[in-house]
Amino acid sequence: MTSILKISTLTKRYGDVTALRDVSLEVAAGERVALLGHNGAGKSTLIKIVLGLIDASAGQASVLGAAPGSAAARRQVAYLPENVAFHPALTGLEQLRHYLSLRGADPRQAGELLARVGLGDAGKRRIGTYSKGMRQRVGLAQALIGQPKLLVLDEPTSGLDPVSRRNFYDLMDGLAAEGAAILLSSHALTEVEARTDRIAILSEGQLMTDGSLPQLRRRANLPVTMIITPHNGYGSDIVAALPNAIRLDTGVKLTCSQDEKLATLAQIAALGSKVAELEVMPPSLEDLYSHFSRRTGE
Ligand SMILES: Nc1ncnc2c1ncn2[C@@H]1O[C@H](COP(=O)(O)OP(=O)(O)OP(=O)(O)O)[C@@H](O)[C@H]1O
Repeated sequence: MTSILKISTLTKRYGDVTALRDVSLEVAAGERVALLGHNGAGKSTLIKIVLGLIDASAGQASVLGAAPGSAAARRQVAYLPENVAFHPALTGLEQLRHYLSLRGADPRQAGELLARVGLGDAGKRRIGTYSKGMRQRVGLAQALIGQPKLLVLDEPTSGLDPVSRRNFYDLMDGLAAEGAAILLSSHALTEVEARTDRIAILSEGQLMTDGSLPQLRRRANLPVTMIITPHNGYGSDIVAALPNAIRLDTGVKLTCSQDEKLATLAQIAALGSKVAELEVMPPSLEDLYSHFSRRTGE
């Protein structure tokens, strides 16, 4: 796979504060990578370096081989900030035409870009009358100018309602399918879990882990939870047959290590018709996130 963004052993110091320490990360064409981390973990610092807004203290970053901030890199990168602001008196079309002119592109593409983000009918309305979701879409339309190879999205769905979030991710999936590399920072773990290919977790400036959800689960080796619903009257038999099982109002719960998972499932299967229902719950991204992003003193 072609790496669009390459970051290697990046360190950034602000005086005495080390905001990033030896961070290496790559994002390939078509990949959607989530950058997670608590407040102050270093996400914005990393994004600013990728955009060429600040320099690293050590290490390198490159976009398709070009230095961040160079004309070659800027042509390939689009950025959507968390709270995108536009002039409220301009219409969506006017705003996009303006951006297209600034980028040296044909302003007549404005209508097509707005239609692409689902704002085809709202283009002639003033942005001041748009909802937050609509403004975010104008931001995305602006980011799509010139078909960038790397999209950097900072908390792109914060403040959006569930339907607007889903639409946003659908658009993002389409762009990734066309070959764009996507790096998005987020605190919304549940949606990131479902809608990205890889997850990178920063904690106090260090990259704690980077991989797909199954890879993170294997690395963390957190316990698996199983909830068994017994057939009437068999609850006690099930608790007696399974070590570590505890009785809940709604059924029987047990946890086991990843290594014991298959053996435990075999034990449950051996209980035959005493078991009405079984739910296996692997660790969620929230569990993995707290595992990997432990702060000092926690
Ligand atoms: N210009 C600066 N001068 C000094 N310290 C800074 C500067 N910018 C960031 N920092 C520090 O660097 C660390 C990382 O900050 P950064 O803004 O990159 O975190 P973040 O992960 O984006 O946090 P958030 O989720 O709150 O936006 C923090 O300790 C922050 O206080």
